[in-house]
Amino acid sequence: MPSESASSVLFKYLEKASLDHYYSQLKLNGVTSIEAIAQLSVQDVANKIGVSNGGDRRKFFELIQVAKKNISSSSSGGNFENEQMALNRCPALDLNPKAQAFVDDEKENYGNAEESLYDWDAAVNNMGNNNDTNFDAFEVHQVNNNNVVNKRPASSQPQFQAPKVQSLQQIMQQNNAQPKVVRNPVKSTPVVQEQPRKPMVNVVSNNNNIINNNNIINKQQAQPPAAGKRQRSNIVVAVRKRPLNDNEKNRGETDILEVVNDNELIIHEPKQKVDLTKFVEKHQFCFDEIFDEYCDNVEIYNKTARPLVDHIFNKGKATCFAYGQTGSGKTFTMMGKNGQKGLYLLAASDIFQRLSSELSVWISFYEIYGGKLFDLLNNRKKVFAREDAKNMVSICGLTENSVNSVEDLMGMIDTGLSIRATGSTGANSDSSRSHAILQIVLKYNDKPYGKFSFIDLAGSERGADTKNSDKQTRLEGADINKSLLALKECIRSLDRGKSHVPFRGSKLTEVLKDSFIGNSKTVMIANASPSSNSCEHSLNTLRYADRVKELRSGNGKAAAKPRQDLTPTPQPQQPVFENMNINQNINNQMRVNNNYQVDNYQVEDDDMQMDDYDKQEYDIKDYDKQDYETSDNIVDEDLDDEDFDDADIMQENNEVVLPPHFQDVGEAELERAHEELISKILDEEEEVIAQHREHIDDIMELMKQEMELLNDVDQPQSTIDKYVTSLDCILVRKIQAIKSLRNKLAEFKQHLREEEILSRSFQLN
Ligand SMILES: Nc1ncnc2c1ncn2[C@@H]1O[C@H](COP(=O)(O)OP(=O)(O)OP(=O)(O)O)[C@@H](O)[C@H]1O
Repeated sequence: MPSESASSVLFKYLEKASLDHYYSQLKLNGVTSIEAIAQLSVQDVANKIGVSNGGDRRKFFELIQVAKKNISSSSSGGNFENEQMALNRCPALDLNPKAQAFVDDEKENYGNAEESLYDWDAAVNNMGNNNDTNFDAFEVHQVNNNNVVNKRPASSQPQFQAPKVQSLQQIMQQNNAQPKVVRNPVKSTPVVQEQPRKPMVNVVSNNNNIINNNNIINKQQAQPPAAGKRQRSNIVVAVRKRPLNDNEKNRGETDILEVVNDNELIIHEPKQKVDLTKFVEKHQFCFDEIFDEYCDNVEIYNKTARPLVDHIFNKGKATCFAYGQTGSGKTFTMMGKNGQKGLYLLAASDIFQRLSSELSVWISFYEIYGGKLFDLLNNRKKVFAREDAKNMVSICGLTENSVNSVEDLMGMIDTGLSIRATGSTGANSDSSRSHAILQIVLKYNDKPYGKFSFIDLAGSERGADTKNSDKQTRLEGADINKSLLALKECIRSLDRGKSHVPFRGSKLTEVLKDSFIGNSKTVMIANASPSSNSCEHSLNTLRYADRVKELRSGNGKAAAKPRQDLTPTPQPQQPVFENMNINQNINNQMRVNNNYQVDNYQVEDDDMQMDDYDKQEYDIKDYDKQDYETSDNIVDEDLDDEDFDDADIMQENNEVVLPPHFQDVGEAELERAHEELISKILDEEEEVIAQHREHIDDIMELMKQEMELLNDVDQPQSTIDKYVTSLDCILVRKIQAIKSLRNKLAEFKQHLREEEILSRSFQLN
């Protein structure tokens, strides 16, 4: 049974009963077929699906009755044809033209559906005679133990079993336990494999390592997430494994990712002991959805982004992230390739298919590169995020284009992507070093109605570039690292219902703030390469995704518990350096102790008291001549010798001269200080630029005053004293403004310099 067809039919089924607005909620609860509808209980409808409206409850009741009777009247069981028949027999609510066209298409495909029809109308009429009519007393009789739509079509589709009473909770558990259908890659014939219900691990050693067949398993999360909890969450974390490609095979690399079932995955990490004995360390992970290499984009779309499309038609905000190392399949998933449509196109098709005449579609497309925003629909023009008085962030100057068709939308995306590629020809820049954000906004009467954001994140391994020999690469890497860390923290905070969500942690989270708050749903698709050569990166990807999801149970204990990651190798530094979440203390300490250099740059601050001038009551006689001298000093004083030439940094014996406050610091501490310094620099860069802008505004204002002064002095009633006093006042203010900017710059340069020194010292070691 093609699962996507079943869910499409389910949607139409609901649509016909005017219950389509519950589609996404049903789907989130694993109700993806008409058989699953038949198994809902009254409690499920009220508590899980959240139907509080009496009319809708009644409709649900009728729908469930009809679904049950349809299934039980069938001879062949709950298959797609039956669902199609049920659809065709739905209550006499007219389908809209698009839905009707869909049904007509389906009828063509399943032409004999009419032959064993269940009569919907009769069922509804009969309901009065049925004990089940009392909705509150209603109980569902399950007619298919294998009710849940299987992962792939299989000729060996299990047949219906005897009726059995089940709750949604049980259905969910059953969902997790369903047989896995695996394609035989050679014959490409689906084969059904019974999955073991018990975890694969069978022995737990004293040191918490879990031993199986003499292999150590690092068990990231032993139990699959509680079904009910998982389904309720507005945050879904899925993992997609891409196939091993020919190049990897030719290089003799092996597939180390084992997808155990829809929720479990094991990574087999090749390792070597000190005595050179080889062994494999296993790491087990559980996620909401795991897609193996045989899953296509349509299946991924149906299980991840499609429910989000429903959500935006319910005035919601939806966000879908593609995460993973460069080459792991993010673009393949988002954009599609080799005849496979990507998530962008699939979502666009769905959106336009469901669009009513009252709604319009608008798109924006931009990228975040090095903490800056570039408009991909306007020749990569730099744009700025601004927070208004209500703390809402908007992007000033960002192009928003109206689109009238899927082709329009895809055309604009193509344009944006080509601009992104063209703009990425600089030394270290390529598209994997930036985050691309596509936003599709539904508008009603020119006001936002629903919003879908797709984010193709920068390659996660780029965050580890902080040791690169090139400063620009280091800073970019640090920015990627910072944004991925902030993203994770924001999702975790949101999921735990924390009142404070650290949106300001990065530009990425800052601009996505609006998408996260309120009626929002999020899906993260972590893409992983199966190659043994990418083991470390894949492990990092899975650990990151695991951390995003880890605390979703809201279990405080779990939150406090140390990770059960017993990998003897050091924790990899990417994708995110946890400790880069600046401990300001170190920086502050550095500044306090830093007699070494900062003072060289610090422009003395005690020469002019601006308050005196601000009042414009300056009396020339009180003016301290000293101030003039100090002012001169400022102009003469130069931030010389700040160029980072080798002679300044390296001693003759080719050793790096560390600043005194770093000289007695251990290697690990030094690395940590370096990471913190880079993060500090990223923040400072923005501050310096912002201060520079303010400075220009101030200077312009002062120049205006100077012009007025010149005008005044030409007037017959002017006095030279007033002119001198006022001009002096203006000049002092200019000096003060320059001084303030230079102080900021000096501090920034000092940090750049120290970063350079530390970086050189690492390269030498
Ligand atoms: N599921 C898949 N099935 C078949 N081929 C795939 C799949 N996923 C990825 N590939 C192939 O792997 C290669 C790398 O994929 P892709 O370009 O999508 O990676 P990426 O993570 O977007 O990398 P980058 O960050 O460089 O853009 C491409 O040639 C792509 O066609």
